[in-house]
Amino acid sequence: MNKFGTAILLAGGKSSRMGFDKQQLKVNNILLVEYIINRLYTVFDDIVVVTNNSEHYTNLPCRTVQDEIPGYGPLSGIHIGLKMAKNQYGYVMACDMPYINFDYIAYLKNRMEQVDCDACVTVFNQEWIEPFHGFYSKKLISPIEEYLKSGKRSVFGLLKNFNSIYIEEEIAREYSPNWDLFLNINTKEDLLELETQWSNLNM
Ligand SMILES: Nc1nc2c(ncn2[C@@H]2O[C@H](COP(=O)(O)OP(=O)(O)OP(=O)(O)O)[C@@H](O)[C@H]2O)c(=O)[nH]1
Ligand SMILES: [Mg+2]
Repeated sequence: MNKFGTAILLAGGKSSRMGFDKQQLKVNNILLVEYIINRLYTVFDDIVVVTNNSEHYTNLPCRTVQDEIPGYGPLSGIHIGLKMAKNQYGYVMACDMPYINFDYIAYLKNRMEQVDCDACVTVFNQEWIEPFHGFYSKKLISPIEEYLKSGKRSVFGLLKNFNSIYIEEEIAREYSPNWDLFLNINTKEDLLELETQWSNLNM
């Protein structure tokens, strides 16, 4: 099987809701970042973790890099991740999202390959996008740079100016009926819930 190139795993946030660095998040003693990396390697041949605490990541089996234009949230990470990406498109993931859906990744990739687009992301109510589980083109590197330097940080705000493919929520739900795909672990309560879920699955 041809693998999908570079996956960009963002791990540079503030973790203010969790109260400790989510890069250290363990679910039933499994380090979530490592778990995600191993899963991503099933379909990607290259992974870049974007972190502002590289000392947490000395033993990871992939490349790590820091934000080049820090302080603007996920878009800072997407920017440097795309610079490091080996192919035209990078797949962007968050370090607090435990579920990866290989069929959905293949679907996004297929959709993207039909047109020459700048990004392919999921949209909700035509109002806001989910920046993760999406593909972004290297063509966005310079525009993101300008955008960040003008003090803006909204991923959707940026993509509106480009040729983006927006996948409707209904389609994403066909791949993830219980919406696991977009679950992200922000609080200790989220963590407890996931631990219970994984224990029930014997993970
Ligand atoms: N590289 C990088 N990643 C970021 C940055 N801000 C957020 N992220 C990542 O983006 C993903 C989503 O972050 P959130 O859960 O919304 O925010 P957070 O800052 O980590 O946590 P809160 O402070 O609780 O909002 C996570 O994987 C974060 O690690 C940033 O400035 N740089
Ligand atoms: Mg989150």
